[in-house]
Amino acid sequence: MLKRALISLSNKENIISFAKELKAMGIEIISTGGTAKLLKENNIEVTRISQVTGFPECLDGRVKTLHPAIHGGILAKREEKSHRDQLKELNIQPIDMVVVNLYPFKETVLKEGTTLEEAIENIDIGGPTMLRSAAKNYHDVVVISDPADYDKVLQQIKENGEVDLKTRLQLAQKVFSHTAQYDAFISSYLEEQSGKKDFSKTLTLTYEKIQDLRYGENPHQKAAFYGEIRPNSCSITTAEQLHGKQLSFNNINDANAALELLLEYKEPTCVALKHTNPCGVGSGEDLYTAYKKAYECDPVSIFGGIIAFNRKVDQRIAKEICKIFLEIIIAPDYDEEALEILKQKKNIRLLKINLSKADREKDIDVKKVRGGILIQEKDIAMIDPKDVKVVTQRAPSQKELEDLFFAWKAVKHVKSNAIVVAKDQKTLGIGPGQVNRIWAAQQSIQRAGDRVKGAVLASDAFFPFSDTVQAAVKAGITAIIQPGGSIRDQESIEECDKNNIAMVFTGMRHFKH
Ligand SMILES: NC(=O)c1ncn([C@@H]2O[C@H](COP(=O)(O)O)[C@@H](O)[C@H]2O)c1NC=O
Repeated sequence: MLKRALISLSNKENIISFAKELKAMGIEIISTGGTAKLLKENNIEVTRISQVTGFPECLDGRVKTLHPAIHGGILAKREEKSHRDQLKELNIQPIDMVVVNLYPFKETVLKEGTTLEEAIENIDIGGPTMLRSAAKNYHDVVVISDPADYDKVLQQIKENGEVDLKTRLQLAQKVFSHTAQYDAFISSYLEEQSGKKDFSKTLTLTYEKIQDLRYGENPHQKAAFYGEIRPNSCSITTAEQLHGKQLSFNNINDANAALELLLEYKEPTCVALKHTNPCGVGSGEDLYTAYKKAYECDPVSIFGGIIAFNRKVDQRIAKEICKIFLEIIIAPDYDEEALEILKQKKNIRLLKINLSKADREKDIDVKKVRGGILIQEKDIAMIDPKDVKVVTQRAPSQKELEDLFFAWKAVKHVKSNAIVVAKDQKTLGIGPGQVNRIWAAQQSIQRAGDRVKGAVLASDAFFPFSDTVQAAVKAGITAIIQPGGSIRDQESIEECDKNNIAMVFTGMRHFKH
């Protein structure tokens, strides 16, 4: 039999009608400051918490409900005679329902300009304590932490005079899930504030569901998309979808890879990807030229792919794009005419991203393995061109150096072993994901075809043998960029010198597995 409910809320939506219904059923309501005030203003009779505890709410609301008269009333087992006796002895009234939601910590810290002090004051202490007490004692106490559950609970009380045990258990589980997430978010916020850089002894990650997905990587796999709780970041999670069907699991993964690659380039650039590997990258004086270059790299593979731009897409580009089938287009903006043209394509998905909010250094890289996860800093490092080491007799010309760095940025985002052949700020051949380096080199050279003469070559990791240089010589490559560090580096250097090829070492590897 439900006799007494404690209501203490930050989010007070729908509480008036809910409380009125409780009163109509003869249930006494106990309430804290602001909640009691609102209920009274709406002519709902309330017992103030201070009348129950015999203490004023104090310390600016830091202590209101943290009292044995409250927690004894919630936690006592009604079946246990000794508990009932103690309640009588201590003059504590049982509390049968707890309706609480918490200080808006997340909303507070996501607001721009929130200070640490403001955030700290929004850490709820009394609320989670009551929720946890009630959830632990779900046999005897109905606990509601979400206004969305008011109706379900009311309906059951109206129909059966009670809330059934299964529902109570579900409500209790919801509490622990909620308080766990609440604390995990506080922890990650404080970690960021404290400037902690190392990896902690235990790891609690908290994400919020954005949506269930139709399926996973394959149609027989269930899947969902969860997002970080982080303000203003530039990501697929926060991208605005302007047109097209819901993004699929593979779409999100591919679009993310496109964005990561795009973020390497400052000049007008277009990147095209298929199954997370680039199939064309182009930079130019304007975005149209960049698109043409990316397209021309591999007009076959781009079909059904994803393209991303780092400037506003205009009508001229939109018309070109419409000539082929693409799954997704990503850009910081589209002009009106471009949107009109692109929206005529039913199956295309258009995403708008805010590249200025790309706080890449805050991101981590997580890989799931059986029985655990691997976690690492993101590979956002990029060597400055003036810091490369020229290891050959001939140094690259300024033009070669520019092309080498263009290719170096691209190869960083190609699955290892990776080789990229490029010229004039345009990829010509991309060799992704091979189990040895020479195959990756052969593929990229083969894909470049006749265009390879006078091009440059980038390798994500060092050459274990001089065979890649030999293949490059044969093809007509004039300059190479690679990390260096192999015990056989000298053989590759000699091969370059024999053939007047310029080679630079970056001293930094960019594996991507
Ligand atoms: N300190 C306490 O004892 C305490 N007890 C309840 N609260 C919270 O106070 C809020 C409601 O306050 P009010 O009714 O005064 O608007 C709720 O979000 C509730 O979770 C508390 N506040 C923070 O810890």
